[in-house]
Amino acid sequence: MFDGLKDKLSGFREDVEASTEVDEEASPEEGAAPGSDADASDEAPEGGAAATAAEADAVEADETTSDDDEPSTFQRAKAFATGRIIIEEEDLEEPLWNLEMALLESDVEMSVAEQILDSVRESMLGESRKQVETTGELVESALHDALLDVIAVGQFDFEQRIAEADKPVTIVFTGVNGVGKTTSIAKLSEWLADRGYSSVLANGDTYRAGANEQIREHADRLGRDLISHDQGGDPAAVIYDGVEYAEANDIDVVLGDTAGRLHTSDDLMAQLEKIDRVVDPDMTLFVDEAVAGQDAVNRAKEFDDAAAIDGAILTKADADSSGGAAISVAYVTGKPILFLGTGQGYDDITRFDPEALVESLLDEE
Ligand SMILES: Nc1nc2c(ncn2[C@@H]2O[C@H](COP(=O)(O)OP(=O)(O)OP(=O)(O)O)[C@@H](O)[C@H]2O)c(=O)[nH]1
Repeated sequence: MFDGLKDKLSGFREDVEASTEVDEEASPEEGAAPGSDADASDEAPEGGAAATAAEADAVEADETTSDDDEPSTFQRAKAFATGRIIIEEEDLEEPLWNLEMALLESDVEMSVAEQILDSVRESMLGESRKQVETTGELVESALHDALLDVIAVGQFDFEQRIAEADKPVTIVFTGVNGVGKTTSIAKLSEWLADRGYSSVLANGDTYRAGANEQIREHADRLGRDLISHDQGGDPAAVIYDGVEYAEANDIDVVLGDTAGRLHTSDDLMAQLEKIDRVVDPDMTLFVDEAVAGQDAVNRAKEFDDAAAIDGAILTKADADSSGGAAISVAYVTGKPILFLGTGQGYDDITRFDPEALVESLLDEE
């Protein structure tokens, strides 16, 4: 999953390794000429390459950082003697540029890419590399934290929220046509059943001909009840009926489908607001395709504006190689990705785990 992005992230590691290798070869000479640098003093070690950790420690009290936050000669000498790496702005310039291009090519949203770059730059420069031993580890740790910060925005434990909420819990699904809303509802109904929660489906897609038949097929296959009205009916009324049915029959969760709509169709977006008002769902989940990249990110924003979403489901992650939507949606909307659709079967849904995603993106295998 997301192999394209994974390759590009490992390109960044290689870039930084290449640029610091050149630097490390140069650094003994720099340290070997005490006084040749403006920051050097008589107490400077005899040469970076030969300096021992003890010698370097001896100058610790005098260790200074120049005004522009560049490491001083002492710092460089000590770092070299103790086997650590000094990474300077200029070492990162080209790798960061390449990383930015790689993220944008992978459909990562611009503000998200910038946030990742800022945080990588900040954690790689200066003193924050003490615990790491190699440049590769330094890059990995910086990328890990930068990615996790943007991907994990707003995360909450979906199962716990279902467990703790008053029943029935009403969940409404929104999104554009054909992205996998109805299939995701069926998958989630199975996911809930596996955890002991009953659910009823309510078809708020009264707009599209054939919508009732489509969701009916899923309901029949799964043995779930379905609440539906005729085509042209009021979607808010259908979902409302679903809630009443769940209350009367002691059902834990109402899963309300809605018509696929473009964020530009004003009347349909107004309809979503009405559902929000009439039904007051416990959660509204936005569904879109991982493969839609930036489009999915923009749509998430628009739908969130029309009827505030609580989280997102990204479908077709099995077919995606760019990963941009998975990286960007949470940061841009402030709402978490909760599930990934990973195929067409009812079991092909998985809880979105930011830590696991970051680890797999940085996995060198
Ligand atoms: N590969 C893959 N296909 C999926 C996934 N989720 C849904 N699909 C397929 O995407 C197609 C559209 O899914 P639907 O559930 O009909 O989409 P929808 O958003 O309800 O569509 P409308 O009702 O037209 O708005 C179907 O062929 C699904 O089998 C997924 O995670 N992976």
